[in-house]
Amino acid sequence: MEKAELERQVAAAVDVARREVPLVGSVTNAVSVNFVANAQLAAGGSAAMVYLPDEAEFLAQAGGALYLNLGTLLPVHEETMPRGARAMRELGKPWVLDPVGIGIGSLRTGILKELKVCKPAIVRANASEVIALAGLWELDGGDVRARVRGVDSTDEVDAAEGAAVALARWTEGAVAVSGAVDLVTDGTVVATSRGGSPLMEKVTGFGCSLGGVAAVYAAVASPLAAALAATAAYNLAGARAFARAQAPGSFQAAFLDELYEASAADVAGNPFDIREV
Ligand SMILES: Nc1ncnc2c1ncn2[C@@H]1O[C@H](COP(=O)(O)OP(=O)(O)OP(=O)(O)O)[C@@H](O)[C@H]1O
Ligand SMILES: Cc1ncsc1CCO
Ligand SMILES: [Mg+2]
Repeated sequence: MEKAELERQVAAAVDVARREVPLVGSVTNAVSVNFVANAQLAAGGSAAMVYLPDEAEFLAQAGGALYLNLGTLLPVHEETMPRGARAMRELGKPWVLDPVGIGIGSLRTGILKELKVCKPAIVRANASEVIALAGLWELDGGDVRARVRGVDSTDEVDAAEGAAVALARWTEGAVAVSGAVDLVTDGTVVATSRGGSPLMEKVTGFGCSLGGVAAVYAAVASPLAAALAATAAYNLAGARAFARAQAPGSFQAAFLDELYEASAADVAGNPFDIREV
């Protein structure tokens, strides 16, 4: 894929999302559910957050994409997550997985194992979670003992490239690995995207909301274009927000404003490199 073609697709994802306002259902964690919904709205989507199995299936039918984030699991999620993902798979629609906290407990492990065959269009996670998920799904580059410490990453993004490529080849979708520099791959090309701010690690839910925004773009674009569009939008808005606010609370508010105000050309023009793998 040519870089210019990918830039064109990224710009189209941002533009079409704003014009079509796709409905995106989310089953996400209690910590950042509000931030996820607000980021999805800022990117042009229509957000709906649910917990119950039949409601996830309803949103699978009604929406353009579904976002599943395992951050704060409750017993009900044991049914809701696989039923939502299966519905999307059967409908041939994209869904996005954030395997937050992979390795913490047996419910999480059980749900994540079940989700393998449902093949998420996009896996969005930090480096440690990507390595651990590839390990759990027995793919190259994976390691179930990856140093996931709670929900924060202890690995560098580069170390997760092999796992990310293997995951993308399994799902035939895309994987977005977040960190100081972000890596996005569809298993044939690897794109690295720069920008953002270290303050994004000092506000919870930047990764979660990035996944939610990737789902908005996935409703209107290919997995690779959607994953890169969300990643680039976050790097652009994060850098611009830091120019306006240098402490966590005001930074988060400035970020939402910048995400809302970023044009398709701005997002597509945020610096990235691309190479074949
Ligand atoms: N040091 C950094 N410099 C620039 N941007 C960063 C930095 N760390 C994280 N980011 C950005 O923050 C966003 C979230 O990435 P991060 O790796 O912190 O996700 P996460 O650990 O899953 O977050 P959470 O679990 O709190 O939602 C991404 O857009 C990423 O580019
Ligand atoms: C802090 C935290 N704990 C579970 S989910 C979550 C949000 C960031 O992933
Ligand atoms: Mg996370």
